[in-house]
Amino acid sequence: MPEPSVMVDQAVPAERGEGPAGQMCLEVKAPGKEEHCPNASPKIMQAALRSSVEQREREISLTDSGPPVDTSLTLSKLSDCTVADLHDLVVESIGQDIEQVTGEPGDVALDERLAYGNAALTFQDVSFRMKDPQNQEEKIILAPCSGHFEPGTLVALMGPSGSGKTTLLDILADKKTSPYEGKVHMNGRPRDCLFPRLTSYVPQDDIMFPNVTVKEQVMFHTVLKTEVPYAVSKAMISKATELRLRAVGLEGVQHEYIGSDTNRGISGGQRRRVSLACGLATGAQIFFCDEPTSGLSATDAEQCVRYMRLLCKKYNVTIILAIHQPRQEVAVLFDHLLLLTANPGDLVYNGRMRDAAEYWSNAGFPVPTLVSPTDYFLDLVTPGGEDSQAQHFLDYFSRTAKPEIESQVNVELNYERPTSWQLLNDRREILTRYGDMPPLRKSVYGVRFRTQLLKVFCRQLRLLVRDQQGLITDILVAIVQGLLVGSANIGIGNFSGYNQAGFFFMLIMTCALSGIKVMPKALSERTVMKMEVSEVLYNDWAYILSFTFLNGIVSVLSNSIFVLVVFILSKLQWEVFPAVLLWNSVIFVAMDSLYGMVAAMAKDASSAQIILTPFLTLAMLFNGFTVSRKSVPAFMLWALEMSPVSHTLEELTYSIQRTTDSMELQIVIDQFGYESSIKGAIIAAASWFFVCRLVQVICLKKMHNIER
Ligand SMILES: Nc1ncnc2c1ncn2[C@@H]1O[C@H](COP(=O)(O)OP(=O)(O)OP(=O)(O)O)[C@@H](O)[C@H]1O
Repeated sequence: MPEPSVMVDQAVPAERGEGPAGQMCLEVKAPGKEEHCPNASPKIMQAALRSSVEQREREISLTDSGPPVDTSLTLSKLSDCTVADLHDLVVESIGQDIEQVTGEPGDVALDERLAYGNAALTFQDVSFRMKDPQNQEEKIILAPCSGHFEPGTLVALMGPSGSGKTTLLDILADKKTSPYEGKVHMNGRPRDCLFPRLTSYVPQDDIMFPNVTVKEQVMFHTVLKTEVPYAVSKAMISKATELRLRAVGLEGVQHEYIGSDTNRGISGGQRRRVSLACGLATGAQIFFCDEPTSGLSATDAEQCVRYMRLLCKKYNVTIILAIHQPRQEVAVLFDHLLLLTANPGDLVYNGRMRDAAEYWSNAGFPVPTLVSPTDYFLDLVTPGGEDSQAQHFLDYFSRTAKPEIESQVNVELNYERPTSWQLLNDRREILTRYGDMPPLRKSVYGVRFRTQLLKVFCRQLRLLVRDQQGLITDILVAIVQGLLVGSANIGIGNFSGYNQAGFFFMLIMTCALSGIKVMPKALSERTVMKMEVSEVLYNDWAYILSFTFLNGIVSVLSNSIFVLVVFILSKLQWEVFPAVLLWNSVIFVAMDSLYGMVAAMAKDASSAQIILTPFLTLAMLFNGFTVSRKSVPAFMLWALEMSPVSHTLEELTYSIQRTTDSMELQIVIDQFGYESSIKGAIIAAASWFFVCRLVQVICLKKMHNIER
């Protein structure tokens, strides 16, 4: 047997438990192993492992040569080596492996020492019905379906458009928000709160921030889905991500922005692959992918499915893919086929992919030569088609395969294998070989809240800094607005008290309104946040805190620039500047929370405008100047008391009067009936702030969730 070599595979560590952080694992690769010794005994494999580890260690001088090598020690030492050391070891891994993935049994050897997948999925009589909006009659979307997948199965979920593929996938992934019937068990038990940590869902829509690079997007998912040993460096996570991107053909665009419809970034097909890479980066036991190959070229689609098979087999994880008519070269890569017919969606085949042609033949419809089997299957089961034999196949399935599947499902449904906790713990144990790591937590989230907050905050900060155009526009608008308001009130400091009161009023009003610009941004970011929260990447609090804090700082800064410019032009005495800045910032912050609340409530920009109008009218109309304590009808005094605008205007005027000891301002105060109450003003502004932020949080948490 030739001397085996060792490959340090960092490309898919997350998927097998060594951590998204780019922790390495050793993969024994006896040269030509697959071709020459597919049935090598565990002893031979162990010997190969030991020998190859020794050889590689000598190469990279990680240990002294001479003493016998302890494999576990080597692994922990490898986790300490630098990225530069690793580079040679990692670049060779994935690409070669993908070429060996043919769909033949044993084409990819299970990595016995590192395969972490151990989750079986069983579903029984899963069905979905809904009310037809036109006649309110119950409509069956998906008829009861049952099945079972062992760990390490690559499943194709096929069917005509509208047959319920996404519906079935959503139900299995526990993503369906509408009520459905049936049971879904993992390892013989109902799914629990840890299920999202053991699974990964790649949705059909690619909803991402446009100003994030491809690599950052995948790394973000990687670091949020699972804890890694403390010793794992960012550079190692980065290297692992690069290799993962290479596997899905995105290496060349890793530093490009995702982009959007208005902001050109990567192509639609590439975006699809980013979603896929994010899903695959999470180290899950079961992956649910909704048409991950749509929008990809035939070659890229094949490459993707090969990569999935590689993960499946090597790490014993299950991948379920909803897929439209794959090419024959792609179809053969699957182990299992679930084929649905439509109207309603119902199973017509549930078995091994390699047995499907024979099954079809036994049903009286042998696949003609030169015809792609999957195309033929779909043609025959698509209702309404010229060659449709949907009913025949439904009957045939009920008579032949269904009873056996049902009895298997009955057994598997209660056949208890490791619990979710045990699965997570097993995975953690593999990871601890590479260093200490946080204890396992019984939480739906992969990482602690402070890690979530840190990661989300850093991303928000990066997005903010990156949006230079937005930042510059903000500052320019503040300066231009300041110049405009300032020139209209140039030298107002030398004018009468009444004129100054009008100026203060205008300044406060402009500050109260300028926060409105945050609404479109808050609305557009909300969709991405909702998607990420529905993927259980992070708690929405992590986003709410980060967004509110960072945007608050930027908004207050640009508002301060505006106030400064206006103040300089107004030629008021500098000793009153702190009061001017303070009270204008208070009104800005209070009103900013109102805009944040409306952005969280509204469905879109136009409904935001409608919702905002009454709140804005209340705050603006009862402003203490055009409507003051002296002029307001007694029954509307409450509105004046509630308005932060009137309170801040009163306090601003009072502060300036006190500082300058201006008799004229005193007359204005008397005229408008101002009452000084710093406490009252703070309470009014703080109440707006807290009530609005509270409603904002409730709306962000409860409304506009992803409905499936
Ligand atoms: N929550 C829901 N409310 C209303 N209709 C729903 C819901 N979920 C699914 N449907 C309907 O069920 C049908 C099947 O949808 P589904 O997306 O599962 O099909 P599909 O096979 O994935 O289709 P395609 O291949 O075109 O993506 C559609 O008509 C869809 O509108």
